[in-house]
Amino acid sequence: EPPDLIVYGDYLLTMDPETGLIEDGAVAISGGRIIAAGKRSDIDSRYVATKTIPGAGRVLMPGLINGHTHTAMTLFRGMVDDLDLMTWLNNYVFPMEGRFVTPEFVRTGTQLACWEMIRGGTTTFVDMYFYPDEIARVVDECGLRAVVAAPHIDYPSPGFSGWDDSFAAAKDFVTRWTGKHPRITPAFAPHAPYTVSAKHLQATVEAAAGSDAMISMHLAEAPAETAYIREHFATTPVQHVAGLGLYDRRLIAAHMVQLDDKDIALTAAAGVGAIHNPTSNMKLGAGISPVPAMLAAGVNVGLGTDGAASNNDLDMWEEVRMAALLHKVASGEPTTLPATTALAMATRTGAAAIRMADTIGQLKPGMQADMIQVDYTGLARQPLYDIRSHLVYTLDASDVVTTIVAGKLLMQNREVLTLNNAALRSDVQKASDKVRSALTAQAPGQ
Ligand SMILES: CSC[C@H]1O[C@@H](n2cnc3c(O)ncnc32)[C@H](O)[C@@H]1O
Ligand SMILES: [Zn+2]
Repeated sequence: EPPDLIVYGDYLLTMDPETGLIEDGAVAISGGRIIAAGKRSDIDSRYVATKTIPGAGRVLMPGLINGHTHTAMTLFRGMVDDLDLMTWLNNYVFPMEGRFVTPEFVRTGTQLACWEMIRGGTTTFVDMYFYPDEIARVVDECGLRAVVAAPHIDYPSPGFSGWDDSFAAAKDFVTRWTGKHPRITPAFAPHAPYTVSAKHLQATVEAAAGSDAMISMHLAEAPAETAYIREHFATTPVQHVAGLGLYDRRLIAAHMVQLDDKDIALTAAAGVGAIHNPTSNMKLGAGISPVPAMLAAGVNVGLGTDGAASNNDLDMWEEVRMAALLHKVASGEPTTLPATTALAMATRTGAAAIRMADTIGQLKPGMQADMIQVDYTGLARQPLYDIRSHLVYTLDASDVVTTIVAGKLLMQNREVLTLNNAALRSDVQKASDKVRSALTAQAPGQ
């Protein structure tokens, strides 16, 4: 069967431990999947495709996986800075979400996030935000791949009065979207152990068991959470949720900063995916996740940006670099978390953390054709000695030139093909004008 598309690269970084780095490589794609990956000479001798994408000056590699974000929060980018998690959340973010988050806001904010992710080479993301049907619609239209997790929380939130209606809507969302779309995986999103009671977390566990859906939640993020759980349950956040059955389900745990040795061992034994969000953790002063210890214990650790309100962008290259640097600072040992490990966390290991290791994160036959080309030739990027080092420590999101998901081109020569740039700019302007007037009205001295 002739491939629909062959994509080339001076360097093919498969992230498959068996093939690794191939100079002058190519990937052949048919029906949205990879049918062959290897030396250009070998692929060209076996296949002729109707369409090809040249690879001169480019690295071809798997698309990046953002394991934890809140896409629509792009519209809250830069709203408030330099606050700890609980002050940021309770005094600013929750009240502003109550005022401004509508289906229209989520649609525009998610489109803005998807535009930024496509431009930066992210091909899969795990989202957790209000009005998940809007998110799923945007994902369908823009061509990305996503786990869309439906939020439920004990307190009033956009569209809901509290637990009962938010949980009912989450169950309905997961039921309606399960098996419905090849690029969209629905999941449950109980917000955090300090905003969802023990009884309600058990209800989430039961609902997820019924549908075998994944659960994505904030866990062990900051010292205030640890203190709250210690005071109310006399244990750690991890041991609290593990005792409620969450560790027996397909859990994606975001943050995982405040962990003791027993928490790490439990996480490894249960196969829970941990998502490290280094920029958000640094900005909110949450602490430093023990990532090297988790990796050593065999935990699948992925990377995430968190929302743009605590980052302030959705640039996964920044997370890769921050992860590689932060843990060297924390350990005082520059061999900690080398470039190859950081890259794996954004691709192969990240895919395992979100339980998609069989379909994404590596370029090899049978996998989904989710890949990017990165231009390594910019003058300010010269010279080049080692392509993996270059990707982690030198290149960034602005060097990504091609983004492909399921064999479909979402960006070519840095032009996003699946979103309307002008309409999006105008919608973002309108939505952010409303937020700006509220901020101006509240500003001291006004
Ligand atoms: C229940 S939908 C998502 C909910 O989470 C809030 N949020 C964003 N970032 C964080 C974070 O780092 N820790 C805890 N909660 C966070 C977001 O504003 C939504 O309300
Ligand atoms: Zn978050």
